[in-house]
Formats: sequence, C-alpha cells, structure tokens
Amino acid sequence: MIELSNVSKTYFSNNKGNGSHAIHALKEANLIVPKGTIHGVIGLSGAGKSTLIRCVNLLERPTSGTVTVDGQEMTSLSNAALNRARHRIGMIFQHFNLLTTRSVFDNVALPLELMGQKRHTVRERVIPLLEMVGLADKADQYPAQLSGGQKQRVAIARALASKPQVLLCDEATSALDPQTTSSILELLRDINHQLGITILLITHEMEVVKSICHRVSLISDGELVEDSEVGDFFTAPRTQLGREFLNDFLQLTPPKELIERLVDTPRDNTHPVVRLTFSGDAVSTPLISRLARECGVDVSILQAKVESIQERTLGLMIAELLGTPTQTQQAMTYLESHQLQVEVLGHVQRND
Ligand SMILES: Nc1ncnc2c1ncn2[C@@H]1O[C@H](COP(=O)(O)OP(=O)(O)OP(=O)(O)O)[C@@H](O)[C@H]1O
Repeated sequence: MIELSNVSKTYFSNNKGNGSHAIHALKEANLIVPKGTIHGVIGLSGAGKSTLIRCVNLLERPTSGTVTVDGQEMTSLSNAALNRARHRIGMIFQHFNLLTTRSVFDNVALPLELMGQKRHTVRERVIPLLEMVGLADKADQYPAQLSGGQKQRVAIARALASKPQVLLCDEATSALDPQTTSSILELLRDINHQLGITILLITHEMEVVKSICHRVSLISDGELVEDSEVGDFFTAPRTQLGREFLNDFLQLTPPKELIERLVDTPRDNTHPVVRLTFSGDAVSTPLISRLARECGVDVSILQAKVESIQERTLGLMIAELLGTPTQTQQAMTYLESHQLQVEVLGHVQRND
C-alpha cells in the first residue's frame, strides 16, 4: 500500500538578482493506493504529477507530510534504510533511462549487481524477467538496437529485478505510438494481475487511465481535486477540469460553426444546445422519443457517442432542443430525473 499524508513540496527557484521564488508544486496531498491496485494520477502539464510520484520513493523529499509504502514511513528513514526500502519500489520513466553502454541483460542485471548478488543468482533472475517481457532473444543487444516499446520492456524488467511490491510509472507510454502504448499497458496489467504489484502511474492521457487503472486522481495546480473509481470518473467527473478532460478524450465539443453562433442568454426564437451524459440504464432507454411524446420537444442530434469503460456504458450527445422555453425547460427536468447530466452549452437561433 502507498499512503501520502498531507504531502507538500515547495521548490525555490533563484531569479537572477531578485532573490528566490517559491513554487508550491504539491499542496497537502492525501492519497491512498491499496495493495494490488492500479492507481492513475492525471493532470495538465505543470500540475505536479512528476513531483507527486517522485515523492513516493523520495527522489524528491517532501517539504512536509509523510509518505508510507508497505507500512514503512519513507520520510523517517536513514539514507541506508531508504536505499534498502527503494529496492521494494521499482520505477519506469518516459525516456526509459537505460544505460547505453550495457547490453539488455546487463541493464536488467544492474540493480541486482548493486545489491551485491552473485552472477549465477543474477542470471537466474534476469532470464525469466526477459522472457516475461518478451525479450529473451534480445539479451545481448544494446539499447540503440531496440525500438521504443522494446526499451520500455527492458526498463520494466529492470524495475522488477529486485522483486518490488510497488511499481511507479512516470509517463511510461508518453513517448510511444498508440499500438506500442497498448502493448505496454497490457504488460503492466499482466504484471499487476500475476504478481499482485501495486502500480501508481502518472499520465496526461485519459486512454491510459481508461485502459488499466482501477482508480484515478485528478491533480490541478499541486492539489488532488478528485479521487474516484475509473468508471465513476468517466461517467460523472465531479470537477470542471475532470469534465474538460473527459470531453477532450471523447472529442465531443460542438462544431466550430455552431460555437460561433451560440449566445449565453436565450432570446426570441433561440433554442438551447445541451450536452447530455448518460450511463447505466439510461443508455438503453428511448428517452429522446419520449421527450417528443411527453414534453412536445424535438431533438436535433448534432453529435453522439457511446463508449464502454470497464464494463460500464457511457453515452454522450450534443443536441439542440426544439420547443417553447417552457417545453425545453420541462425536457431538461425530465432528462435530469432520468439520471442524465444536462449541461446547457448556450442558445442558438434556428437557421430555418
Ligand atoms: N526542480 C525544480 N525546481 C523548481 N521548480 C520545479 C522543479 N521541478 C518542478 N518544478 C515546478 O513545479 C511545478 C510542477 O512540476 P511537475 O514537473 O511536477 O509537473 P508535471 O505535472 O509533472 O508536468 P509535466 O507533465 O509537464 O511533466 C511546475 O511549476 C514546475 O515548473
């Protein structure tokens, strides 16, 4: 288990001649990642993701707060004890961080050599790891001879060499193409499943969260602002930033031509344009035809999408509601009463 308790990190950057300037990269962060789960932390660039993950193995020492990994409070350890504790925490990076002058075998062997293990023990550990990541035939090759995906597989084998309980993934797929990304995510999922390793990953990609995480936290300006089950985050994000991530991921924004015509307040002969989000039973209920029957409102669908997220179905739609102001208001109330989220994007004048 990983537990961050009120963890803050402040950097001081020196402005030439103007003294030092404080950057509050992490503010009172609280996070619990139960043993054997995969937890994602998503946020925009500069939000504090790297700082957060580097605080777990104390590559960055928190300014305040405590970090506990598998019952051991990392922040209180001596340097020697911290080095030993780090053997229980593997880490992989966006740019792999392999040693270019060492072969694939020797990269994976390195942590074991640093632990003082004998050559034959090292061999007994490295060969099965290379088999597990599908690179047994590349043992004698060098990083320059490998693709990005293969390099990350070597890095994963190296991270697992010391039999860690926890694996930290710092944007591990951000430098990879989509197909390679999905094969690396599949490998991480297998590692979690077969070895029961707890995985904490940071990413700016919703696809990564959707593919392998059980829970997700959203970080914004150094604060953890949401912590949800992945299915809940994708069906009902609680913050505006969460909704923006979701809309970007689903690419469900109104057409540019429509955005230009949207006005904030209703006028004569305008109609509301709404974004509807629905999940569970609402996906299979014929609500749109019922709106026409029960509220007298016609629905002009501008965009629609159905996504499957961890055995839950999520529907999204951007639509114009056509009717009198009273009718369209009734329609929105009707939709909300059937567990749809209704967001009014603006009002638009009919062209016809
Ligand atoms: N060593 C450092 N010294 C000073 N400021 C730093 C340092 N490392 C990070 N920061 C600042 O802390 C804030 C958080 O940075 P961090 O790298 O944790 O964010 P991030 O979410 O990982 O960003 P990205 O996705 O772009 O890597 C940023 O404002 C960054 O400029």
